[in-house]
Amino acid sequence: MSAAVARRPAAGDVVHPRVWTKFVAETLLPTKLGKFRLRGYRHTVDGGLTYTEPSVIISGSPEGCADVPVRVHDACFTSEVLGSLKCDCREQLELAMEYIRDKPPGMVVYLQQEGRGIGLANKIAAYALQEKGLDTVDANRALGLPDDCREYSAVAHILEDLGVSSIQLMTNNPRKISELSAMGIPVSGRIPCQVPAQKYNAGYLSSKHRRMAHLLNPAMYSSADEAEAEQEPLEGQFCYWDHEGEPSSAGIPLEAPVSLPDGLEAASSSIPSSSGSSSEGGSDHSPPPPGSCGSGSSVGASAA
Ligand SMILES: Nc1nc2c(ncn2[C@@H]2O[C@H](COP(=O)(O)OP(=O)(O)OP(=O)(O)O)[C@@H](O)[C@H]2O)c(=O)[nH]1
Repeated sequence: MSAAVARRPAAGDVVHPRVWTKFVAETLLPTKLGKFRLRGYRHTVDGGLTYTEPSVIISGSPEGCADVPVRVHDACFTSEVLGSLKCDCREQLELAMEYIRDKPPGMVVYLQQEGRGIGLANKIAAYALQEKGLDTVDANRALGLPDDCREYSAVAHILEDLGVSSIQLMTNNPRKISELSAMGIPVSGRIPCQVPAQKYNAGYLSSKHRRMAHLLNPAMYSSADEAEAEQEPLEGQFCYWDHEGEPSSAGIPLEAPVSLPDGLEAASSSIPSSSGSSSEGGSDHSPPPPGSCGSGSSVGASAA
């Protein structure tokens, strides 16, 4: 057990009996997209037996503000570290960072929930099944894994820690809105977060739209060569965790559609991309004075 874990809760910690999140430290991070505040937390759902380390990328000073643009983003090692083209995660992260950079205050809560919560090794197994023709939903199911097992209590704690009273969620995923709302997080609006498809992720985006009710504009992915994307084999040899026998999609029902909370629009436009990417080092996005809750809510937002 680390010293940080063993210490008594201090001011700024948000602590619950077995599920809690502790603030650890903050720094100013220069990135290709500009300078951001980066806050590190430790989070447990089992009273401290195991931990994840959520982090928050912040532009401006959302402390004490309402209607803050917030992206809740889950780790994607394959795209964010390796540059995989099979999904849209990395581009969504960059889009969200550009958005909050240009319209502070805003935040990206980055959670270590790879593969919609199933973990990296299982996601690799799911990818191997996708090579056999299963889509992103059926691949998880063929492995006996849930479609989505992400857990968002850290988000509630972090918003509480920062005194953010309501958020405009940067997402296309109605389940994410429902889950956060059910936890008591006031979601006052949705900011669509759709990036153009290319041939390797068009099938994935189509599956997210059809199977998981993501609020995607088909025009954004159907322009990519979807047929080619689904049929073109990647080079290499693949093995997979075949604990259920032959993978099969037969007889697997579609998920029930998830309804949006009242007042949230099923918009299908995207966050406007910044007109020009800032140069390395970028401008100095030093936080405005505490209490200045700059707007950012009106441009590109489909607020309630
Ligand atoms: N199990 C599985 N996870 C994937 C796959 N492709 C990407 N992921 C993971 O999916 C997560 C992102 O979830 P998505 O369903 O793409 O999008 P979302 O975050 O729910 O919705 P948005 O807020 O609109 O981006 C990340 O944790 C990725 O690691 C896949 O084929 N299978």
